[in-house]
Amino acid sequence: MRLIILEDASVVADWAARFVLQRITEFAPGPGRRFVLGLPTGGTPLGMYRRLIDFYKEGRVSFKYVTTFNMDEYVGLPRDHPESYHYYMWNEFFKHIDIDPAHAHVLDGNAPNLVAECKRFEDLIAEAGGVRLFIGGIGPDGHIAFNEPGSSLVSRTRVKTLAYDTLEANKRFFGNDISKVPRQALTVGVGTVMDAKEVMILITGVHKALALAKAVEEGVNHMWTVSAFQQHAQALFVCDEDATLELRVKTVKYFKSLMGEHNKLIADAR
Ligand SMILES: N[C@@H]1[C@@H](O)[C@H](O)[C@@H](COP(=O)(O)O)O[C@@H]1O
Repeated sequence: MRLIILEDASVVADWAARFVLQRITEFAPGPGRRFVLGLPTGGTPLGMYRRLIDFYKEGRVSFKYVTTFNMDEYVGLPRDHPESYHYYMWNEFFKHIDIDPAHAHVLDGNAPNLVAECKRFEDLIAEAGGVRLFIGGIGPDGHIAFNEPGSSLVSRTRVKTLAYDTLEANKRFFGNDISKVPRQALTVGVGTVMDAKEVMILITGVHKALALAKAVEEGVNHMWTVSAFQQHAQALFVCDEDATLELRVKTVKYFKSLMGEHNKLIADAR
């Protein structure tokens, strides 16, 4: 695993966007050759989306031949609700770029048959040839997508009942009223993300520091589902200084000493 430690959230956003730009550019998507990208929601990736929109407007990247799969969606929230992940993706990213909406997939949390919807999503990923780069965020309890503590580390896309910590963390989006946060969500499984060729997890803020330490310095543990990526062949954790506060000094120094190597990953996207 690579751990990329950057100054603050805005540098994380810029680095992550450059990494996406570089990966898409070197893949050279075109007709019959689509780049398949997994995407997160939440506050953390917002800055990355803004940078990617800038790159698109500057003519440095096109999403015309990019297919996207989002990680998760609430159950029962209308698609046009400002907190639905459909609404978020459209407003924060898709409407600003040249993506073909037919290739921008978000789970339907209002599908009449949620189990069938999850299967349809997995089938679509398989038909697209699998995800090349899955970008993720985590909750303060170390969950990836909505794979709450105790989730199977080989899980696939399914319905999940949200943990109290997640309801607490997300109530800020629902007028600070926990009773308004949907109790269930559809989410890709840990196994679904593990199947991607490459995974980039964005982690910023001191409230994520314990989760980062558990994920990096302790063993693989289903109580901190993001720790599963210790066993991924190409996983990058991109974090800010605040998120490192629970790591050992030795760990931080080691990964910082590799920054020259890490920056080669974005060398052509400067
Ligand atoms: N299901 C989402 C996760 O996919 C996301 O990573 C997490 C962190 O959100 P934020 O980036 O706002 O801290 O929030 C929710 O729980």
